Amino acid sequence: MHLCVNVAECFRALNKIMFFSFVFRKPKISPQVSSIDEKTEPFDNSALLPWTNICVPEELSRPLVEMGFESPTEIQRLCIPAAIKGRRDILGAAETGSGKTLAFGLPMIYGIMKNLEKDVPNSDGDDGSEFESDLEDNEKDLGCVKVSNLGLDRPQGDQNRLYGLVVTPTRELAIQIRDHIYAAVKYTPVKVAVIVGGMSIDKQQRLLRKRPHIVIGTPGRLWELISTGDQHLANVRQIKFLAIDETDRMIERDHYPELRSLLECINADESLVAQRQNFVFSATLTLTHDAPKYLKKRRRKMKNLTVEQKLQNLIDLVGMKNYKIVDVTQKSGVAQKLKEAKISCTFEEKDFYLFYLLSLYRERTLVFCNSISAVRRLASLLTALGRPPLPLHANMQQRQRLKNLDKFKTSDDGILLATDVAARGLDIPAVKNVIHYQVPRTSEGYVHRSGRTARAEKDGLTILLVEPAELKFYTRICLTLKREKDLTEFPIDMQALANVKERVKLGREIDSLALRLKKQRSETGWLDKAAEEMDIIIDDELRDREMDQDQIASIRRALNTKKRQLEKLSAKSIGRPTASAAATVETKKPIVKIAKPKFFKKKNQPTKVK
Ligand SMILES: Nc1ncnc2c1ncn2[C@@H]1O[C@H](COP(=O)(O)OP(=O)(O)OP(=O)(O)O)[C@@H](O)[C@H]1O
Repeated sequence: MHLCVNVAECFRALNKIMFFSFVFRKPKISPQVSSIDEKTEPFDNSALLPWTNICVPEELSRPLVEMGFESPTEIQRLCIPAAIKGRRDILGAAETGSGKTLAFGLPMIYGIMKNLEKDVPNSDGDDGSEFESDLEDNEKDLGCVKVSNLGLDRPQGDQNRLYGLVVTPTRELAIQIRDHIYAAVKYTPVKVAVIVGGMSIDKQQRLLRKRPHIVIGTPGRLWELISTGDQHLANVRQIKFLAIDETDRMIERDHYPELRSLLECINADESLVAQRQNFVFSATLTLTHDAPKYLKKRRRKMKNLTVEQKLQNLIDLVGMKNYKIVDVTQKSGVAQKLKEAKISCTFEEKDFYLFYLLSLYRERTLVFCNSISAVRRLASLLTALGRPPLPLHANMQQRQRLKNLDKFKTSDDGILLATDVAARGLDIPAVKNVIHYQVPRTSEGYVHRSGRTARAEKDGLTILLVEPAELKFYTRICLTLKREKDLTEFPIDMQALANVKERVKLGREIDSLALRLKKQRSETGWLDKAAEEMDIIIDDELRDREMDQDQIASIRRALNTKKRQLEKLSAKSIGRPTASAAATVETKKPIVKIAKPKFFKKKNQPTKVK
C-alpha cells in the first residue's frame, strides 16, 4: 500500500515536472552563474569592446559575445548609450528582427544593476545572491532567475523590489522576451519573471513572491494581479523602468484596456513618473497612413495622424520626458533582406495555391489567416492532404500554443498556421517563408507578419495571396508603404498547379466526409448513451439509429475510396522539386510600375486554373 502511494506520488511529480518543462520552459541559454569571476574558460576581453564602447558593462557584454552577438545592431548602437549615459527615455523604431528587445533590455538591466549597487542590502546582509539551491525544480523552470527563498514575512528591501516592467501584447512574446533578458542577466544579480494569462495564477503569485526585479507580462494578467493586491506588484507605481513593446498595437483604441488602466495607475503620482525611464518600441512606430475614405470624417481625422502627432500621443500617454526618438526604419517599412511577392487568384483558388507552395517548397513556413475559423478549416484540409500544420490561435489552450510553437521551431519543413496572435515580435529561427493566405487588413499587419522571416540579416520571402475582394486592402498596403512598383507575381508552374488542384479537391471531399462521419458518430453515440442510461428501447429511436448505422457505413466506404485515390495521387510527384521559394522569385519578370488607380485592373487579373 505504502509502495503504491509512493509510486503514485512519483508519477504525479513526474507529470508535474513534464508539464512545467514546456509550459514554463527553461531558457535555452546555459545555466545562470552568480558572478563573472566564476567564468571557467579564458576569455578575450577585446571581444567585448564593441559593446563596452556603447556603455554596456562587462557583465552584460560577456553573455552577448558568448551568444555570438559580435557587435550591436544599429538600433542598439543608437539607443543604448543615450539610455544608459544620458538616462533618456527612448522611442525606438527599427525594422523587424533588428534587435529591439536588447535595445531596451540592456539599459533596463544596467539601470537595475546600478540601483542594486546603490541600495543598501537587507539588515541580515542577504543581498539575494544565494539562490537556486533552495528552490523546487519546477520553480527554477519558471524563469525567476537566481531568486532567494524569501517569504512574505520578510521585509521588502530595495534589493528585492520591483524595478522594471515590460509589457507585451502576446503571451508567447512575453516568454520570448523573458528568455532574451534571462540570457543577458547571466552575470548579474538581476532577477526576471514572466506573468501571462492562460496559466495558473497561483503559480504566478508564488513566482512574484520570489521578488523578481523585472516582470515581463501581458496587460490582462498583470492588471489582474495588480488589482487583486499582489504584494510585489503593489510597488508598481515606483517602478524605475517601463518598456512597452509593440507599443503602437498596445495603445490602439479598444485593444488592451488593461494597459490604459495600468498607465493611469503608474502615472498618478507626478514625482514618481519623473523618476521613471520609459522605452517605447515597435517596427511600425513611425508608420502612418491615410485613413480609408469610407470612415466618417471624425474617425478619419483621428486616424490621419502625422508621425509627429502619433509619437506625441504616445509620449503623452506613457508619460515620457527628456526623450530621444530613434527611427531607423527602411523606406519600404519591411526588413532589408525580405523578398516580397504576390499571387493574384480567386477566392476558390487560394487553397490550390497554398498547397502548391507548401508542397513544392518544403521549408519552414508561417501561414497567416485573418480568422480563427480560417485557421481551423485549413488545418483540417492540410491534414487530410497529408501536410499537417501546427495551428496557433487565441482560442487554443496556452499549453498547446506553446507546444506547437516549440514543435515548429524544431521542424525544418514545419508549417505554423496562425492568426495575428503570431504576427508580432516572435523570433523563430530560420523561418524561410511567410504566406498571407488572406491579405492583412492593415499595413502594420503586413509589416509584422512578414517580419517573422528575414530576421537578423537573414534572407526570407513573403507571399500575399490576393483575391479580387482583397485588392483594396492590398492597394492600401502598397500605398502606405510607399511602393512605387507592384509586387512581383510569384512564378507558378501550371502543370504542377493542375496536379495540386486534383489533390486539393479530393482533400476537400475527404475532409467533408470525415466531418460528416464525426457528426453522425456523435449523434448516434448520444442516442445510444441516452437509451442505455434510461434502460429503455424506443422503436422509432432504434429505427433511426439503424438508419444512422447504414449511413455511417456508406460514408466510411466513400471516405476510404477517396483516401485510396488520394494515396495513389500522392505517390506521384507534383512537379519539379525546387530548393527554395525565395530563389524562384529571383527568376521573376521585370516588375510593373504601379499605376494608381487602375493599379490591378489588367496586369493582375487572377490567374485561371485549368
Ligand atoms: N547585436 C546582435 N547581434 C546579432 N544578433 C542579435 C543582436 N541583437 C539581437 N540579436 C538577435 O536578433 C534576433 C531578433 O531580435 P529581436 O527579437 O529583439 O528583434 P526585434 O527588432 O524586436 O523584432 P520585432 O520587431 O519582430 O519584434 C534575435 O534572435 C536576437 O537574439
